[in-house]
Amino acid sequence: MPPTPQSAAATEAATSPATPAVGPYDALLLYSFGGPDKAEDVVPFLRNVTAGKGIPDERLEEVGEHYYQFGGKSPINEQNLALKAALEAELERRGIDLPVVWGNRNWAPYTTDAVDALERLGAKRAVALVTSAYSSYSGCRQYREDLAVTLRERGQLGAEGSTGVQFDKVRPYFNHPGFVQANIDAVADGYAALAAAGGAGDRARLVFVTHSIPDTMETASGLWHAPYSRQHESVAALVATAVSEKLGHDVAWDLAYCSRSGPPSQPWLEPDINDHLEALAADGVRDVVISPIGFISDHMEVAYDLDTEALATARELGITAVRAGTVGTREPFVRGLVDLVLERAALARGEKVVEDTAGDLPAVASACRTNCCLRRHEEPSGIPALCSEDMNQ
Ligand SMILES: CC1=C(CCC(=O)O)c2cc3nc(cc4[nH]c(cc5[nH]c(cc1n2)c(C)c5CCC(=O)O)c(CCC(=O)O)c4C)C(CCC(=O)O)=C3C
Ligand SMILES: [Fe+2]
Repeated sequence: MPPTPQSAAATEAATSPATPAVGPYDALLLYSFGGPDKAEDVVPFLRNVTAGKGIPDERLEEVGEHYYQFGGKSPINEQNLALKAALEAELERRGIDLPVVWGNRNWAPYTTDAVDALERLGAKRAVALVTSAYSSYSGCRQYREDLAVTLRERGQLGAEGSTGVQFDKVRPYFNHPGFVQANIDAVADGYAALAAAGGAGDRARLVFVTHSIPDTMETASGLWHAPYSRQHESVAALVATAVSEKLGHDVAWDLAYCSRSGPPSQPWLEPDINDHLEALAADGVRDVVISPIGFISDHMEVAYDLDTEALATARELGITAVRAGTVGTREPFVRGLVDLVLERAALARGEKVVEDTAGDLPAVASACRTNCCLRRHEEPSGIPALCSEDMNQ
């Protein structure tokens, strides 16, 4: 009997590689910021976050208030668990056998708990995926330093890097097409929500928002690639253009910042979203879609600084405003993250890779350059950082 089309396909699948190669990696570390789960966690969490940074107590109490308004529970941990489940489902869908371990810099499960979990799995070489899309000290190097410091405390840091589990990192993914597409979809949904709230989309201002950082950190972020703010401008322009095409009218947009801290004397990236809404109101803008492209999930900076504070500011100013979603577990985003893991694996195997990017900026190097994204420009911290060209290579 001649083979049916199905059995022919099955034979082919059996003789060609059925699943995308993820070697040399044997585990994926989903590495995040962490957040408190209950009221008693808030102060210890904030102490972890601000350890050695000299943040005044008044500011700690102020930030603590944000958390207490939500019963002391940040949404971030559940959001990371949802992302972990979505990654596991996408890996399984594509037949990729790669266990996912979750860890945080500032709350349980801590970095050292994650390394324990990786060791229990017998992992030798893990690929880390951090939950910040953009490259700066706070979104990249601080994670790499905490990995190094954790290994040092465990007695597992040699001159070349880890003597235990080896770590590489997926490149900053702000300009990966999956991240950009998920933001386009979320903003399009935001325009629909604005219409449902009685706003006028055709005259609305689209305001992209990200976490402010000190000017010094912004400068330091630009040593080896486009600086932090410029990375956002690139994504914002892409999203605004795509949404404009989708809606069939021009979309005017701006980039604003939220969540600044530190002393008022220290310059941070501006304008603050609240000040910016005031300026827009003075210009006669009555409708706003806020898109938090700087964040990947609706964690506390979004739930408090945008949904609580900025939306209240808009109301006081007589602006009809909606906050568009973050990429969360949207399909193009999760699929893109798995593509990035495969890309990193191919690079680690020494294969020639053409990085998939969207917009006018090239892919940021997967192995960070020496002194990339220091906290302050030309002021090496003396803290080792993993996943760089000079460690674990
Ligand atoms: C660029 C950036 C992201 C990346 C975007 C991303 O990853 O999404 C981010 C994420 C986050 N930041 C978070 C929370 C906090 N950040 C703080 C402090 C700071 N962040 C900074 C920058 C960033 N932060 C900076 C320059 C500081 C000043 C002190 C320092 O120089 O390090 C403080 C201390 C108190 C204060 O100063 O406000 C807290 C409590 C949470 C958790 C939210 C939750 O619990 O749901 C998340 C995801
Ligand atoms: Fe932060």
